[in-house]
Amino acid sequence: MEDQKLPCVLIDCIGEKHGVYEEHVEFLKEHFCLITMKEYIENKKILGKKIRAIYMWYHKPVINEELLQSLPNLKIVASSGVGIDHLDLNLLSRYGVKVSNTPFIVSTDTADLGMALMLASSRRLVEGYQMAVSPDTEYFPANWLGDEVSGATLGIIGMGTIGYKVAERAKAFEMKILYHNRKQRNKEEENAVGAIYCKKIDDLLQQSDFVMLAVNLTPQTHKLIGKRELQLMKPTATLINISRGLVVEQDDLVEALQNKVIKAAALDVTYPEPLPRDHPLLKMENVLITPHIGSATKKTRHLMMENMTESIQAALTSLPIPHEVLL
Ligand SMILES: O=CC(=O)O
Repeated sequence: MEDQKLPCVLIDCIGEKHGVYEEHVEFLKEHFCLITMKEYIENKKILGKKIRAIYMWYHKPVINEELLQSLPNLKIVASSGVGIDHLDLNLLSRYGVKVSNTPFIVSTDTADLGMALMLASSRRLVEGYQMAVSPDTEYFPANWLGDEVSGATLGIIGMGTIGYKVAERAKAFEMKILYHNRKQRNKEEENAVGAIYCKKIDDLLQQSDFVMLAVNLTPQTHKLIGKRELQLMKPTATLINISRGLVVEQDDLVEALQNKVIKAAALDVTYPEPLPRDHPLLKMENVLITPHIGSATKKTRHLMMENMTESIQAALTSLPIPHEVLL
């Protein structure tokens, strides 16, 4: 129901598979008049003029030129999470629409998930669980072998906020930490976690037992890891991806895993998401996949929602926007 006093904000839908969490809606409704895509489509002429912001929860609703043309008073797209690869910033800028994201809030949980993937993959937690609960399997823990994480070498590609938090955690696991960054080195941070900078990504790939991808998806990192890079990795190494599926040439990864060029992969991200049910990655014992849940904890998702609310409020009152994404 439209509340005339509150600014109109477009959301994709409430609940369902990709929608705004029901428990967030109550909070949002204190500040905004929420209009779902379905309501907007049914009443474009009237609502189009009223909508002043888009609350983009996990890449929905999809924004294209047609939508922008029909929202003449749109001021801001508040996008959840840190990645902005799903947005056409040039197009939004042409329509004078500002963009915000929620970068720092997601780092801790995403780094935690990176560690969880590394531990679960190396210690074969999923297989272990299946064996433990299966009525058909004889229980032979004496045959059970995984790989150590403690003391192993971790190569972090992309030492941004998430990569650094991974390094902090890896330090507690007494890992040798290598990292590669395209941006400038931060020697203070490096010393704090005892990380060794690899100017050449190849050196990191050759030396690491675990390679963790924590870069943003940009034209420079698109398919950064392909056949050549996988061949440089140790045959005993595991690739962990907590960034974006498109940072890896996925067909090359499948081939490398099938031919034991590398030992395993642990992926929170793929392309597409979800993968088609008959995709080879879903059938391999040496692959662990989670459904893009890096930031999916109650606390973080709530903070993201609050942060997006603040950004929309700032944009609508011409105040500086927290975490504005600049072109
Ligand atoms: O994928 C999650 C994010 O971009 O925060």
